[in-house]
Amino acid sequence: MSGLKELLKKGLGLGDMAFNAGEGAINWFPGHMAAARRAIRQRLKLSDLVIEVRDARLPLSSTNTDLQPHLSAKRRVVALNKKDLANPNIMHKWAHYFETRKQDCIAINAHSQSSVRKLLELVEFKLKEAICREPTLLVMVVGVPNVGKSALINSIHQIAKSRFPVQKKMKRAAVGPLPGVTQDIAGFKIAHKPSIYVLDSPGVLVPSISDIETGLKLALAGSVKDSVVGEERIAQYLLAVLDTRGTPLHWKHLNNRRLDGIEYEAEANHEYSLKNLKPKRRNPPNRSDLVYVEDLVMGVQHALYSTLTEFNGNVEDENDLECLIDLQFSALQKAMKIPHKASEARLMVSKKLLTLFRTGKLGPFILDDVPDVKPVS
Ligand SMILES: Nc1nc2c(ncn2[C@@H]2O[C@H](COP(=O)(O)OP(=O)(O)OP(=O)(O)O)[C@@H](O)[C@H]2O)c(=O)[nH]1
Repeated sequence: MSGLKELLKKGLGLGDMAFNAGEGAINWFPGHMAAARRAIRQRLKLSDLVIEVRDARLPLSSTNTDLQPHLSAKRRVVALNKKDLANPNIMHKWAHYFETRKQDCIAINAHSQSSVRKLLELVEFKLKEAICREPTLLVMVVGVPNVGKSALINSIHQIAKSRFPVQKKMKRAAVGPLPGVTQDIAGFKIAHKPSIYVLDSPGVLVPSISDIETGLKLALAGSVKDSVVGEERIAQYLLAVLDTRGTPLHWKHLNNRRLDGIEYEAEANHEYSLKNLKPKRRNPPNRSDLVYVEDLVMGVQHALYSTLTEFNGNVEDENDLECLIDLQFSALQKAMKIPHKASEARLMVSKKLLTLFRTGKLGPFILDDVPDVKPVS
């Protein structure tokens, strides 16, 4: 992937990107997150177990290294959320990675109650196995922006309501970090004897952005605001990743199926398309919306497949890769039917491409590479 690395150095990371590279780490976040971090540390002291939510597409990049020393001293479950957007063929390698690191990890979809129930089973198992004296146990949910903490807490709330219909705001006396301090904490009861409460999240963590590529990955997954990095730069990075991995070459088959009459499948796939396109939408979309999305995806895949196969350069060379990406922007503009003269054409292409990627329309993906595992003794 040297073409990608060089391109990152040359054009994608530097220039006018709004970041301060002080003391080795990059700060892409406003100061108020420091307050959230303090609140999280306070709450952490009270918690008996922490659910650390990460993005399944970024099992390492969506961590917060700052908090890791505090977390590693705690009972912890890593929940790799949005597993529906992550490549299942690679997911098992990540499961193995966490296993060898002796970390409890489970891939979940926060929108699916059955998936969240499995997470809660693991949490209860870990707590009940370890603690039998305490009458009340607290579980805290932490994670960097946009990993799905609210979606997870909502699902836990639904499950909690079905288990214990009358849920009152809980109070827990004298459990604060300082003796005699009474803490009043909102949470949902999920188990009895001992009582286990899952607490509301006190805020978001700042992700650890140690290098430009981590920042771009987080931006691609939506954990860094688009406006901070710029949609075009994020889309360029996405194209560079797809090209260097050769992903568009797998889309030949899909495009042939389309020509063979995949229109018939559009009907069968309605529900899948709807869920991924707009998770919170209640009314089913009409057929023309679905056909539009199907056509858009096919057009984009075809544009990327044909530009990559017709390209004579070497994607490992950063200049060649840059040329290919420029060609792909033009091909995508055509496929997306964005008028040739539109002044903001590249931005419009970028926004559409990012939406397709983020909603899983271009297929499941894991952006982090599994590190070589050295078993923890
Ligand atoms: N496909 C998919 N989308 C999810 C999942 N969980 C959450 N989302 C979506 O991800 C986006 C962010 O989810 P939130 O629950 O708001 O994330 P958050 O971590 O609370 O975000 P912040 O408030 O920024 O910290 C929303 O559009 C959710 O619908 C999941 O398991 N799969």
